[in-house]
Amino acid sequence: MTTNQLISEIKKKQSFLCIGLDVDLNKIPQHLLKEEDPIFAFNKAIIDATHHLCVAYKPNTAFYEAYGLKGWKALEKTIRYINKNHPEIFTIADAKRGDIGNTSTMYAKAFFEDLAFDSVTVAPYMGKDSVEPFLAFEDKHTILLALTSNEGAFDFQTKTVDGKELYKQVLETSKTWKNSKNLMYVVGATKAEYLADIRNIIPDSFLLVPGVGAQGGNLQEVCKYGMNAQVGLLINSSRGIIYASKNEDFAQVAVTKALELQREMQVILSK
Ligand SMILES: O=C(O)c1cc(=O)[nH]c(=O)n1[C@@H]1O[C@H](COP(=O)(O)O)[C@@H](O)[C@H]1O
Repeated sequence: MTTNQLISEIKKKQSFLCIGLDVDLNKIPQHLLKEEDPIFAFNKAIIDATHHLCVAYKPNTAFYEAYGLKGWKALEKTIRYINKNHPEIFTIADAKRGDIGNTSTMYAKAFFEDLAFDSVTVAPYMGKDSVEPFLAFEDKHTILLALTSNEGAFDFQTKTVDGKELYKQVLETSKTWKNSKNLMYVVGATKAEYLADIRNIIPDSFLLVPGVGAQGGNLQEVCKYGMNAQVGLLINSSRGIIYASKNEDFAQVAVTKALELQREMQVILSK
């Protein structure tokens, strides 16, 4: 999917919501455990109920890898289901990959070619030759970790190296890489106060912003400092939407939670 297609979908749906499909068999409604593939059954119900309210889905691969072959098969079924039934929805493989060049190429093939995701999250730590193999794929997006939502972000990302914070160096240096137009960046919603500085460095790029909901990030604050003329934001909520109810009404309650965020987004977009 191109960035322009994503932007037009945001305008059409009046939403820049990304729903995180982080499936934990201990948290899903217990009646689903009787299904042949409980993970896919859960995702299908969430997707069927919420696809009109969001522009992106983000399965975090950890929640699938944890269940071995069964989990990977459920991930494959989920992405195929979205691509077949809702091809207008932007898909993010939250896998946080990155390795030496030839290995990164294989990671990129796994997510962009075999599973046909639109994007994958990548860690910048190994530098240019670990990220450029992902950027080589046309109309696919590499979402680079810039400033993450967790407490540990302060261990390295905000430390000053050569007179500048490391996350700023990641933003600036990554702009010089080949096919950098295919980059998006992760900035945690819990770090909203950094967004003005971040926008000075990357005014036009899309940002994936997780941390609204369960981690306490604030949508209004994120939009105030992070939104650009093309919106430029994908706001992710996972647990706050998909586990809002543990009962048989889980998909309907997920709709209520997604609708709350979409309505707030619609108001922000109308300003
Ligand atoms: O790359 C991510 O999506 C990510 C980056 C980050 O800085 N913080 C963060 O929470 N995430 C992911 O975003 C999701 C957040 O989930 P909830 O806290 O349940 O909404 C999880 O899949 C996290 O792995």
